[in-house]
Amino acid sequence: MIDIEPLRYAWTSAGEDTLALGALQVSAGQTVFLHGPSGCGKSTLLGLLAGVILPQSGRVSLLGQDWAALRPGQRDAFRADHVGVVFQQFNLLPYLSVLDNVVLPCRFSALRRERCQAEGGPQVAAQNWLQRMAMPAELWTRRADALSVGQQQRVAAARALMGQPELILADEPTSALDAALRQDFMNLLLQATRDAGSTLVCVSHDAAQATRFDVQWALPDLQQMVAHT
Ligand SMILES: Nc1ncnc2c1ncn2[C@@H]1O[C@H](COP(=O)(O)OP(=O)(O)OP(=O)(O)O)[C@@H](O)[C@H]1O
Repeated sequence: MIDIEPLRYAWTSAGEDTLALGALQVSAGQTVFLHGPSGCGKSTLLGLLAGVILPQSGRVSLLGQDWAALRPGQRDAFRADHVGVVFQQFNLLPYLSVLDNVVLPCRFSALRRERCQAEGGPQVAAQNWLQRMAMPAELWTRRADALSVGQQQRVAAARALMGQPELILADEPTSALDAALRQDFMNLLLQATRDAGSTLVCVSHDAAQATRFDVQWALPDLQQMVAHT
């Protein structure tokens, strides 16, 4: 599913804060807990996995496809087909209803739209994912900005899962939630990801969640690496 050949990525040509990784592989359906100190490169690694940024050396492949072998437009299309993202701050369109937000990936991906046909079409598939994320039906027609923070994050997860993309990336999805909601959300996200058969890479500072994932990746502190080289 994911194949990383030893890589280096630096945001600036000066090369400070270079993220260096050895070889890593993730199989289909595995769940990965990605952690490490602030600034160590967790979001950068998610950007590399999603093909939003490309390493200066090394290679990141998803489903056997090297991101760097695609032109920018092809990367966008490949990402829309195969990657669902749950952002820290949800990134819902505030003026759209809950259902319209969840259906959105089907506007950008014919593959995900087709997969939803098996469930009766995008609207029904959206309702099914909202149910799996424990969103009460009376909220489905509400504007996204009229939801609580916890509800918005469940909608964001349902949207990421639409059309069962092979890879779900979640960047600190529980950091905006209070402690009581965190556990519930992670239970729902892990179960729904398994239902979708998707691979999950989840960034979190919540160490209590780590053992619930199949694999744990700890990134070292970049500043300390610089100090030791
Ligand atoms: N757009 C950017 N331009 C330049 N440098 C960047 C950019 N984004 C991140 N960096 C730098 O890259 C390093 C890794 O940042 P990244 O956001 O990946 O860390 P992180 O582990 O996700 O941090 P946090 O836990 O605080 O969210 C940091 O030193 C950061 O300053």
